[in-house]
Amino acid sequence: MDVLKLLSRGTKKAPSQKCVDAKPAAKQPNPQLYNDPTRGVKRKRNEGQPLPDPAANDADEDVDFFAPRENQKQKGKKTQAVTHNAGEKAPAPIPAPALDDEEVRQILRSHRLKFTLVSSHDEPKAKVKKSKKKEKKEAVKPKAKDNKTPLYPQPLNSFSDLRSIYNISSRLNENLAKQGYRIPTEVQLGSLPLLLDSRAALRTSCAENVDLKDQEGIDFLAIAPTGSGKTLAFLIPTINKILRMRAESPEQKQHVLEAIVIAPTRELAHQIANEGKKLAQGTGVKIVGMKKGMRIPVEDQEGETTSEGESSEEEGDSASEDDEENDAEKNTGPVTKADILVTTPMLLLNLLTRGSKRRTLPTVKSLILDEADVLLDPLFRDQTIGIWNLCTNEALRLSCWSATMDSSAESLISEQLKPRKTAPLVRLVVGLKDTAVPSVRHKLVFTGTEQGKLFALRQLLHPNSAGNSAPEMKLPFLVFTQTIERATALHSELKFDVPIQAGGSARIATLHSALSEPQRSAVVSKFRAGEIWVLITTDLLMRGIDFRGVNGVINYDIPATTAAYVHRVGRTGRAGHEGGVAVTFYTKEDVPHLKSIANVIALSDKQAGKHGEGEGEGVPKWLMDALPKVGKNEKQKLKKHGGAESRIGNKTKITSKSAWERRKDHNRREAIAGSKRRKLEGADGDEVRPAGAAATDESEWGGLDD
Ligand SMILES: Nc1ncnc2c1ncn2[C@@H]1O[C@H](COP(=O)(O)OP(=O)(O)OP(=O)(O)O)[C@@H](O)[C@H]1O
Repeated sequence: MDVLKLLSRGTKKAPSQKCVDAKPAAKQPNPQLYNDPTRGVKRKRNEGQPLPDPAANDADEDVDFFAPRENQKQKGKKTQAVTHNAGEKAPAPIPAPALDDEEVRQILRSHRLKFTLVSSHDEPKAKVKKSKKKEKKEAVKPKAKDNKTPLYPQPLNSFSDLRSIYNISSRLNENLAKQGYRIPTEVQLGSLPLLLDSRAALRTSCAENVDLKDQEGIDFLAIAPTGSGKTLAFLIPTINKILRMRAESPEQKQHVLEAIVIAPTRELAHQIANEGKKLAQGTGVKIVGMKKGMRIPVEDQEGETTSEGESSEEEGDSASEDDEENDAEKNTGPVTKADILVTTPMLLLNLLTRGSKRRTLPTVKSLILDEADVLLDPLFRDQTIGIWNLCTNEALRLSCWSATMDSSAESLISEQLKPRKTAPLVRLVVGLKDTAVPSVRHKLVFTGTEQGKLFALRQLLHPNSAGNSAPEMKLPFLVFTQTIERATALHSELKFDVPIQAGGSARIATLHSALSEPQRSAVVSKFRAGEIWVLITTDLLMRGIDFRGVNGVINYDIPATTAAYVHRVGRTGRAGHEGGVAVTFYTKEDVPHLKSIANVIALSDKQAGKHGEGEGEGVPKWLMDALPKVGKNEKQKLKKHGGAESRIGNKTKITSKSAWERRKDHNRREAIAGSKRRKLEGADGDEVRPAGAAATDESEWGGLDD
């Protein structure tokens, strides 16, 4: 290993590594994934007209990535910005000049945005007698697929239009600018107008299908690639809605819980709360990340508000988790008042259903499910639906966000989580559903055996060692394993690989759910700060986590589902950053499961217009042809066991010892055990070796992965 080279890798990358989680600088790469102005242009009609200039997308230019013709028209008519602060009465939004239907269609197509009206305001239709066969057929078919009315809402041209057209709070607008956000990503471009002012956004498009008479907005489902800025897309309208309500009733001084954001892991909830706090700075909107033992104002089922009127102090940071929990148990301790609460489902549901009483959240008007497909997966489904049931406000609006969405989750949203006061449900898909990781360079690496994986990983860690044929991979990177045991074992194997001069074992860490909360947040902070270079983890970190400077993701074990592949590798190449590499190791045992992952890679590359340009990138045709189709059984096995079945249970060991060394160790252990046994037999005279003892040892031995 070349210590100096490794050191220089560490120091050369220092600026970016030091700020793994730095704010977006003023000069950003274009965060749009699919800005192809020539896409969707009707060439026949536009013959003779100049095509929009792709160079106009440069982040330094004034945003004019749409066709110049529209831009000029729109710019000329743009209304003057009117400033108002959080407390002031908001002036009525000034109607903005709308793009005509054809222009809107062209822009949406060029950005690969597809809107569908999944369910409208229709009242339940009168029951018509149906044949049993027909009823059965309808029950099997997911309803979401039935309704396919396309919608063409006005897109967002630039972040400055949020203020000038959609009249967002000036403070919120300033905070966005301060953080360097200028060009909206595709999901923001499509969803922000709809969520900020659905009437204005839909004023030219099939408006007769969407009943907005109650003016309470829409329910929304967005499926957009990883790292495409979904967090901002739901935080901006949520914060703005609260500011708008405040401006309309200035007498309301207290924080009232208006919105809940649910995320599947503590790390993600914490990250969303932090993003929200940055956006809400100085607006008076309070965003709180839920903690164990926290008390929030709730209403018990008889209708009595249990915590209102008590002091609105925030809980002290110094209080220990146990104390907080005891306080909550006794229903004492300060109540945390917030406008927006960010939580994991279990934490909130526990609070609402603890003891014999059920408590409701009558003030909540927005429920946001981030990573909605996993929140509606059997693992979290009951908890998520439980919370939805306890949000009793008539005007509750639901929005669901993820990079992947299966049909069962979609049906649940459109059928089970129906709003109480019917609102239209609009779905937005950005790019190709479920397969989009277009900004990442994908590589499949055959390692032959389990031990080969360790060897291959070491080659990535030490790129300058002699005979290294591993693909180029820059630090810092994330390594995903299938189980906690494997993450721990891999960490033990690798922790002394970084020389002491370069920071030693502190540079490699592991993160999984068996660690305590303080341990978990310490690891996350160090990785964000660039102190940890290699983070070995499990699927705990695969969703939503935004480590800005992560250069690569290694799937040490192949992911259990294609959705897991999409989310894991989506930890790199975020917000339009080029250069993220995703390396997936596979052994001969993984081959039967590989085809669906190879398909995702091929589709992602196709979307990005790549054709396996880099060496070892993409999926070569010969491999695609050779891989067997993944059968239902294989899929289930993969989901259950995470790839090769030999990694289950005791057989999860990761070791760099050669087979010969392991056999030697085993023989030594056997000899010691035998000698002990003989001694015992000699002492007692009648000690008999239990039947099957040797067999047990044998099976343990057989469990070591080769
Ligand atoms: N308009 C923008 N311009 C530049 N950067 C942006 C923009 N919007 C969001 N970002 C940045 O992009 C990164 C990814 O955003 P975010 O975490 O919201 O992605 P996501 O779509 O939720 O991803 P995932 O599906 O993995 O959860 C963040 O660092 C965020 O600051």
